[in-house]
Parts: sequence; C-alpha cells; structure tokens
Amino acid sequence: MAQMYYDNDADLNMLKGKKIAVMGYGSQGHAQAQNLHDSGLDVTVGLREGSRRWKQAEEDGLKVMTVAEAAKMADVVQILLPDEVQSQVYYSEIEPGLEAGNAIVFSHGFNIHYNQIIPQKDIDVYMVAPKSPGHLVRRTYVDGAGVPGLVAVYQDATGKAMEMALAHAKGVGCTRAGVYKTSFREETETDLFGEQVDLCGGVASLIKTSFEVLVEAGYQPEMAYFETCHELKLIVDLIHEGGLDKMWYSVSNTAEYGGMTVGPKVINELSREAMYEALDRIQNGEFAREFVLEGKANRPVLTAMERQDREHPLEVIGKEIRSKMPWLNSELNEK
Ligand SMILES: NC(=O)C1=CN([C@@H]2O[C@H](COP(=O)(O)OP(=O)(O)OC[C@H]3O[C@@H](n4cnc5c(N)ncnc54)[C@H](O)[C@@H]3O)[C@@H](O)[C@H]2O)C=CC1
Ligand SMILES: CC(=O)[C@](C)(O)C(=O)O
Ligand SMILES: [Mg+2]
Ligand SMILES: [Mg+2]
Repeated sequence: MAQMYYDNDADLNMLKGKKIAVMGYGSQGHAQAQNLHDSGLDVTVGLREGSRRWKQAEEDGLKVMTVAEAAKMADVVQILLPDEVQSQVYYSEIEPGLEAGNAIVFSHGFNIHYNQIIPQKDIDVYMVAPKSPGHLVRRTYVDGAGVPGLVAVYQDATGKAMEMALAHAKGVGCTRAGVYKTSFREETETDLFGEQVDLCGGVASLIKTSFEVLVEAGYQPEMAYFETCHELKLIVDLIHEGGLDKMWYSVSNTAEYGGMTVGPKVINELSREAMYEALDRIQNGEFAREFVLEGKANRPVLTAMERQDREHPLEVIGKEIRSKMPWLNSELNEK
C-alpha cells in the first residue's frame, strides 16, 4: 500500500505566521481559500480588478487583492487559476512578486510538468491536489469531513517543502481523509487520463449515447433521462461507499447478470484502445500542446462544445425535470 499521510502526520504550525495568497476564487479557489482560513491560517485571495468573485470572497470573510499585490506580500502563493492562463499570469503578475524562500503551490501539475511555468531555483514548489471537485472540497470540510488528496514536491529550496505541503493539505482538510505522496508527473498524467476517459469525458459520452439510443428507439425523453442519467448518482454512491461489490449486491440479480454480461460489450476492446491512445497523447505532450493553443486562441473549440452540450436534448429535458426538484443544488456556482 502506498504511503498515506493523515492529520497526525501534518503540522499546521508550518504555515502559521505565513501569508498565504490563493490566486483565483473558482471551483478550487473558493473552497481551499475558505478551508485554509477556517483552519486558522492567514489567507488573502488574489483576483483581477473588477472580478465578479471579488465581492463574494469579501462576503466570505476573506481579504482580497489583485494578483500582483497578493504575490508581492505573500510567503506562499497557491495558483488556482485555469490551467490555460496560469503561465501568462505567472510571468506577468506572480513571478515579479516572488522572493527567495517563498513557495508556489498547485492543485494540478499541468503547467510545471509541461514546462509552461519554469520556477526560479530559490523557491519551494509543491502540490496539494484534492481528488474532488472544488464545491465538495468545501462542503465536506464544513461537514467536518474531508476529501482525499495528493501531495508532491517539485522543488525543495528551503528543505521544508514536504512538511509545508502536508500542513497545506491539512489546512484544506485533505489529511482528514488521507493524502498520498506522488510526483507532478504522476498526478498530471493520471488526472488528465481519469478526467478524459472516465470521470468526465467517458461518463458524459456514456450518458449521452445511451440517452440517444433510447430516444431514437422511440422511448420518451423523460424515461431516457431518468434511466441513463438521473439514477446514475444512486448507483455511483453505492460504488463510492462499498466498491462494485456493494453495487452488485444492492441491485437485482437481473441487473447484475445483464450488467456483467453486456457491460464489457459496451466498454470493449475498442474502448481500451481509445484509452491507450488518450494516455499516449497525454504522455507525449500532444494533448497539452493542443490545450495550450486552445487557451491562447481564447477557447473557440471549448466554447462551441459547451454550447452544443447545453443544447443536447438530454440537457434540455434534464433541466426541466430538475426544476421540479428544488432540493437539488442545480444552480451553477459562478466561476
Ligand atoms: N475544478 C476542480 O474541481 C479541480 C481543479 N483542479 C485544478 O485547480 C486549478 C484551478 O481550477 P478551477 O478551480 O477548476 O478553476 P476555475 O475556472 O473554477 O476558477 C478559476 C478562477 O481564476 C479566476 N481567473 C481566471 N483568469 C484569471 C486571470 N487572468 N487573473 C486572475 N484570476 C483569473 C477566475 O475568475 C476564477 O475565480 C487548476 O489547476 C485545476 O486543474 C484540481 C482538482 C480539481
Ligand atoms: C475534479 C477533478 O479532479 C478534475 C476532474 O480532475 C478536474 O476538475 O480537473
Ligand atoms: Mg482530478
Ligand atoms: Mg483535473
């Protein structure tokens, strides 16, 4: 079993007395900044002048400055900006404010691993990567729990980078659930792989395709939505709690037999080949180059795909059905 670290392995005093700047107040930024603050640490949020999130961060009880001002005054600078803008903001607004002995912190290794940010040698560079969407990083912390995470050290100028990373992971709440020591390369490549072929990309395609098959076969869109999308959370919750074993145990024998025999025909050898190809593009840098260029062109393909997804019949019928379930937190949180 890999080396795991928990609350008792981390000392928050490593960060007490240090000024922490969290750049960005989006999915991860709003969660980690508030968690670090609630853990008793000195946190300032760095944003663009006029950002829609500036007022929200202040209402959440946090100090807010521009990115450049926060970088200049901070000892620890956590960069929770979109991956595709981190390099440009780092060199124009963050690096000028850094001093020897400072630390820069990431929650995904993309910009370090693919050489988009090449840090000066006299600072620490470490990672605290929650294995969870940002909004649940906050919700679980407030509930007294935590989400598991990864820690990694890329550069250890002070000799204390790992202890700082563990203290940071504790401040965010991850050591409540356990953190695993990895490398920037391993986190980057596995995280990109997981979000592309499984957690986000694979699941979204599975849901949309199965929905389309049912609707094209003449079934009502509402029926298709409930069967292929809405119920998925309940099934995944069982897997989350007790593995595939608990899910198979809880569903009917009919579902268990049908699922075990047909599943491998849907996610099949062609799917495996596609997964290997995705991993190959991640490892050889092709995906990174494509995404960096997409960001430099101001995300034209991503914008179009987001629009097409919003217009998909699954999303149209789903929005209508979910509107009748006020207990669902279906509002999009601003980024
Ligand atoms: N979303 C998630 O659940 C996870 C994200 N991560 C990593 O966390 C980092 C942040 O990602 P998210 O929180 O998803 O980003 P996000 O897109 O949700 O939030 C980005 C924040 O940066 C601000 N921002 C954008 N451009 C800016 C600029 N030029 N100057 C100043 N502020 C700017 C936005 O206003 C927003 O507050 C990324 O490295 C990502 O890979 C890691 C694990 C999970
Ligand atoms: C939530 C998470 O871990 C992801 C899918 O890797 C991400 O949002 O980048
Ligand atoms: Mg991830
Ligand atoms: Mg990711």
